[in-house]
Amino acid sequence: MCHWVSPELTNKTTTNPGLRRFWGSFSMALNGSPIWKVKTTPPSFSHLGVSGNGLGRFRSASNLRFRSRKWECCPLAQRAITLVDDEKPFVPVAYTSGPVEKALSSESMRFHKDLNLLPKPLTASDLSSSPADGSKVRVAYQGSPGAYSEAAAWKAYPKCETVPCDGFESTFKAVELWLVDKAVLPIENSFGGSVHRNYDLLLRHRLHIVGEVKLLVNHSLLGLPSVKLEEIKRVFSHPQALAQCEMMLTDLGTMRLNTDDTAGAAKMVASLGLKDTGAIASARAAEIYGLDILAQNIQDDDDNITRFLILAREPIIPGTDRPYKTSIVFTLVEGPGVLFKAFAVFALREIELTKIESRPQRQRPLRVVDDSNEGSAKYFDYLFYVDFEASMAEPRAQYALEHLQISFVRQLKSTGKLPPPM
Ligand SMILES: O=C(O)C(=O)C[C@]1(C(=O)O)C=C[C@@H](O)C=C1
Repeated sequence: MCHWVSPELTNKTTTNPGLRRFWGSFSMALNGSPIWKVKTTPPSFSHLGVSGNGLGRFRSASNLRFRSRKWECCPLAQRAITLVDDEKPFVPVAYTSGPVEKALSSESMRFHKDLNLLPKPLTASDLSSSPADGSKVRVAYQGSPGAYSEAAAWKAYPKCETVPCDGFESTFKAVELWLVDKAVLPIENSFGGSVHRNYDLLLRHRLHIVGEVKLLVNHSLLGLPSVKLEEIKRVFSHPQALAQCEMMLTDLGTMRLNTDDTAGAAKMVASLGLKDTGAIASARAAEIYGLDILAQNIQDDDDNITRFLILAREPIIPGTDRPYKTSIVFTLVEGPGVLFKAFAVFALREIELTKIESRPQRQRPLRVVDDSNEGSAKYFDYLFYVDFEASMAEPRAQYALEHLQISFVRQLKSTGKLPPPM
């Protein structure tokens, strides 16, 4: 289960009384179990920052839109610097001057052929340098080297060490098992829409969204060196990439075959020496696997953008120092217009919703609703994933979620808080 934020962290570190009250009210429900709360009588909302039933007042939210957006990876979410070679046993290596040190040094030479291979102790400069550029951070991504997800990891953390994983699930697990510090996963594309599998996995794993990065995806058609475009009879790629290049593939009239990732497609063409097969992948994948670029910028839309989430084990502590986004997921109580009313809690406080996604509840797909005219009816039950532009340190966001929880939802949890993207 994902939690809002560690209660110890929030309650002990925040000085904002509203935020303390908010976390306090949630913390009981946070101990491993979801929040279940249904009220049958309409409550008063005066304490939640709105008057009346809370739905009589709509104003344009546009004046509060955040215009300047600069992406930053929150330093709170980054891990401490790791030693370069921390699997080797620790041996002090600082004896370099004076007779005693020389003797000790030559002593140690008998046991170690090359002292340079030993782990280097941290120096004052290592400790003071900020890892805000992502140096030394290990970031997992799904796919092979040269995949767009790897490029997204470098966009978020320019000096990070990227770690390829063979599927979305193993990318989540790599962070949970402390094999890496972060994961970068595609969540939606401007052409193909949401990556539903990752929405589902967000709920099945205990990771927190701590950032996002948007990447312009420029596809190329790759083939073995000296192969001509006309010789290509089939094309391998990730299904999203094949969909993004629909027009070009229809013109070519080639067969399409799915692979787990774009770079994996390039790797297959190269390693199997498939002369009649192309791969849709990045120009970098062509370089890595020694393929030629047969055609460039082959996606249907020039502005083909994929949004990636950055996930970590610990949440970031929301502030008010810059614009933040918050991600939640909830299920609704039954009743007419509940979905509209649920969204109204944000509109009432001029909080902009940036993304809404609904997924069927897989454990309990159908709900039975009593219908006085027709007996009982069965409807699909949904999980609603919502991103909104406000920080949980702001009273309006706290009130909005309290209002939502008291009145309209059966189950509510947070999947993350993130500073806005570039
Ligand atoms: O296959 C890759 O290269 C990926 O990083 C995956 C992925 C995706 O899942 O959408 C990412 C960006 C592109 O839109 C195509 C594929």
